[in-house]
Amino acid sequence: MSDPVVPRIVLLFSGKRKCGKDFLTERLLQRLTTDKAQIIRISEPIKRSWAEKLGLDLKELLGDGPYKERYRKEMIEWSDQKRAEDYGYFCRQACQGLTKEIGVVSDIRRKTDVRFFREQYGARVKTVRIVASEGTRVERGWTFQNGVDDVQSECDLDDVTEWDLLVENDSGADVDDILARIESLVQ
Ligand SMILES: Nc1ncnc2c1ncn2[C@@H]1O[C@H](COP(=O)(O)OP(=O)(O)OP(=O)(O)O)[C@@H](O)[C@H]1O
Repeated sequence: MSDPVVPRIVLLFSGKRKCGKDFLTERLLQRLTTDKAQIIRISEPIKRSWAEKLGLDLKELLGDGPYKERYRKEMIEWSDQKRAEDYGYFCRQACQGLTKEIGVVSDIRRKTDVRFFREQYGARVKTVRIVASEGTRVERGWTFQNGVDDVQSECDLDDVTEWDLLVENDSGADVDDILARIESLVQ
């Protein structure tokens, strides 16, 4: 069996709901191309396990529609229990899909997620924090939800200040400039 591919760079993206993690990482992938780069999500193995457990439609759960929101709170609670036993439980599964030179993880939410990737990939890891004002996030459809916006999965990284790159993604932001700055991290 051949050795698993170790990515040259692993970019970790975090930021609060509707700050633009999916938007920016998808645009980044277009620039980097799928030959060189790929996006993985820690939420993928969480949703896969959850869908199997309850017999739900995984495609709907992975999408951005109401299905995902309906189960978000319960999935957070259930996945937190799993993480309490093993903080790398879902990160490890997500990493199994890493086969390209540049890995982009689009949904880092906890200090233990960062810890896992640093332990696994060392100096190959670069962190990107995306911020957007509450006003912008509301325009994009965000509403405060008890049990979602006030729990660890949303707030654990709020007090972290050391990021390789901090990006402001408010409405009217210069997306090309943002993407160029992110790209300079992977040179
Ligand atoms: N710079 C931008 N310009 C235009 N639209 C944007 C920009 N950033 C984000 N959006 C839009 O805002 C909405 C929310 O963004 P996105 O889904 O990327 O957020 P997210 O951080 O991934 O949210 P969640 O944590 O809820 O999954 C999407 O419709 C997206 O297209």
